[in-house]
Amino acid sequence: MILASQSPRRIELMREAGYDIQIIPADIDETPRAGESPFELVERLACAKAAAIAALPLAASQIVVAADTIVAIDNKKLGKPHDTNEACAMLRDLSGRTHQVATGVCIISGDTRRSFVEVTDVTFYELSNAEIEAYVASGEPMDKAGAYGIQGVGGRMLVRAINGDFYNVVGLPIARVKRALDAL
Ligand SMILES: Cc1cn([C@H]2C[C@H](O)[C@@H](COP(=O)(O)OP(=O)(O)OP(=O)(O)O)O2)c(=O)[nH]c1=O
Repeated sequence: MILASQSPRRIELMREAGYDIQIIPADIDETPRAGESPFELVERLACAKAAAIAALPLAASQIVVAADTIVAIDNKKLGKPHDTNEACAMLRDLSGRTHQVATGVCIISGDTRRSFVEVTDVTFYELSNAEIEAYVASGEPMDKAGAYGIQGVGGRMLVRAINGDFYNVVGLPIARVKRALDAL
């Protein structure tokens, strides 16, 4: 099986679930299309990542799994911040409110393609500017959609409530992925 992802969290979740995976990250254009919802976007990008790797000769007869995660609030899509200012602005947007974390997953096995989107609601405490700046200075937000990692030592301190799959927020809804792989 191939995991088309460089995300350390996805790699760990697949390995802990017992899958013998080869890591081949896909480098695709992740630009959103005009009018595309966050949910459409993550499913399309997950499928583009999986298709790019499934097309490689070395992927022949292998199952390919890919995913993409985004944070959605007020019709805005928050991906990975480009710099610390953008990370602070994202966290200010999320402060004291509930947002959605959407992960699109695509599985390709020969001519079969399955994809789905899993959504988890996450509610943040009110965050002070000092708290936001200290968290961003820790470096933890920089490679993560929405500028936080719920699994991180700092990120877990921001979260008041979660409704849905925790592992979906981390980047891969592993229980649903397992069920989709079992059903192939
Ligand atoms: C919201 C949130 C996101 N994230 C991470 C998961 C993803 O790695 C990242 C979103 O970026 P993605 O573009 O989904 O994935 P990636 O670039 O890290 O890896 P690849 O494209 O190779 O699969 O944000 C957390 O780790 N914790 C969180 O709480």
